[in-house]
Amino acid sequence: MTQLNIEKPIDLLRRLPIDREVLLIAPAGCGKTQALATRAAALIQQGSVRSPRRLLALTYSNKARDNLRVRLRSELPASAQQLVQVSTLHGFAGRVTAAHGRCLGLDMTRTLPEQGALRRLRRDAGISYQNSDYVDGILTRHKRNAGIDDQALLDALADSGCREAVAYEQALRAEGRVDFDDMLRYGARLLKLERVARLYRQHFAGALVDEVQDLSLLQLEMIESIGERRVTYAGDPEQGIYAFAGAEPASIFRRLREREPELVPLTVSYRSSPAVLRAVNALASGTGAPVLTCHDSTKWAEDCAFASLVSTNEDAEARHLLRFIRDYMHGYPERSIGILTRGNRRLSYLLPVLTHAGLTFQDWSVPTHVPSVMALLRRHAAAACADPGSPTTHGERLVELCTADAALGDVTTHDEVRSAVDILLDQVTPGVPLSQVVARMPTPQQPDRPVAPGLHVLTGHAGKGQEFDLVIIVGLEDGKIPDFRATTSVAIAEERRVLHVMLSRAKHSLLITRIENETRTPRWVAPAKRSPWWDLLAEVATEIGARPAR
Ligand SMILES: Nc1ncnc2c1ncn2[C@@H]1O[C@H](COP(=O)(O)OP(=O)(O)OP(=O)(O)O)[C@@H](O)[C@H]1O
Repeated sequence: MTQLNIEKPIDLLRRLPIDREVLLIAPAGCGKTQALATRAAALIQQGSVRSPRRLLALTYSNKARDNLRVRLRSELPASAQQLVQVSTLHGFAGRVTAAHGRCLGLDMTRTLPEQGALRRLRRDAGISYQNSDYVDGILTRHKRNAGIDDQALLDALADSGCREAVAYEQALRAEGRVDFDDMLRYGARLLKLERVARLYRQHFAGALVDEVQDLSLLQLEMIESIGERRVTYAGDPEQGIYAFAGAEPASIFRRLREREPELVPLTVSYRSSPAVLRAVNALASGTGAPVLTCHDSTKWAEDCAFASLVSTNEDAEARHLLRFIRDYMHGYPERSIGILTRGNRRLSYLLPVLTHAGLTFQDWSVPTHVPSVMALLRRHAAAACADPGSPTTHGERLVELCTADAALGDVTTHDEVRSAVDILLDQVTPGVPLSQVVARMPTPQQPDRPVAPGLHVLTGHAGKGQEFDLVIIVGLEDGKIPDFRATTSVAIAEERRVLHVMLSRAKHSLLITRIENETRTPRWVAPAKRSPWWDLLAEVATEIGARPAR
């Protein structure tokens, strides 16, 4: 493996030929996504890629895809910006399945996962909140094995002894449906067919892949069969937080390193202030992870801070946070604030308080807040509701029109549109038809800014690859961070990485919170144990009280 310390990494990326495989490996905020955009621009400039259409850029989530699009815009000439094919892995696998699924004998009218139907099948198969982690783990593990066909999959599930997984899979096959794991499985299986892989190989001159630590080996094989050695990979082992969903960061990095790519390490943070890096480095201490240094500590204003807040209970915390957030928004109206949690329960205290005080926020778990989905719904609402019909008929028509308008095989958008329409249909009342409900949805954020100024509420997982001026991490108690379901040392290590991802989303400032007493039921309040990582962080934080400083 070549390790280059002499040449500046970015200059090297600009110079390397397209058939030199590259692995960009760096801690959070060191510019991996930006460097991928630089590499894309360089490949086009070198003439290695005849048309930007022939460059494939893959990410894991929709937000990461939007983020990469924005970065490409900053590096590419206007004529090329829209042409680079930026997709999520699921979206790309969906596109391959939609185009070639017949080769596997798939029912082509059902090659996109339908969330409603999948929920029904799961319920009927006995998959519930209590056993879903266990059953999903078994399904995901088996489905991510590229080599097995449908019958072999059923046999393997039967051997696992998990009745619910077998029942679900049988029902899925009986209805000719696919779920999200199937999308990847079929996409990968199709790309194992030389005649299919050749088509994509010939079309795409090169590929860029962000967040490789989230890939499964099956997904990596899918990319390899298209890109061969003309791929630039970017990732960070410390941000591997999807092992529960089948990601295999250790195997992925091992396999990539065995291929002897040009290893391009990036080592300084462009994202975070020294105050934020103090927290990130405190959490990393003792894990062997590299210590992050700030690219230019003089550019950060004095008001950057890392603070901790301890409250007696959830209500007190919500009140403190309301004051803090109001103050911050008043002082810095142009900044973004991300409230990050590990789960939703704590939000049931905080969000009503914010709403009651008139603060608006973008809830990332609600698909009606996804700008691309909102744009589709707005575009087609009038046509979908033009003919007489029930709200459900209008809703179905709206889903059809939006899906037809989304990119071919864009499974994630399809799924989000359907979930959004379900939510909107709940708001239809006798005097307020669906078209009107769509019309009164909040205005989409600026499309060229994946994170707009103002308040955002999201989970640590959803925040991956994103950044906010201020990050507030709520609920550093044992059972929340780490999640109570993490019982093995491997699972707890992944929880620490989730916290690392949350901390490292912050640019200027960071606030962590915990409560001393937790309301388990309206009549049962129990002492809350601090997170095992609280002391480590609190030691380097400034403690704030009821009237916090910025
Ligand atoms: N060379 C650079 N000069 C100035 N700013 C940069 C540079 N590279 C990246 N940045 C900025 O630093 C921030 C972090 O960059 P980026 O998101 O690319 O990092 P990353 O390594 O992909 O982070 P993560 O792993 O957390 O997703 C962004 O705001 C980006 O605009």
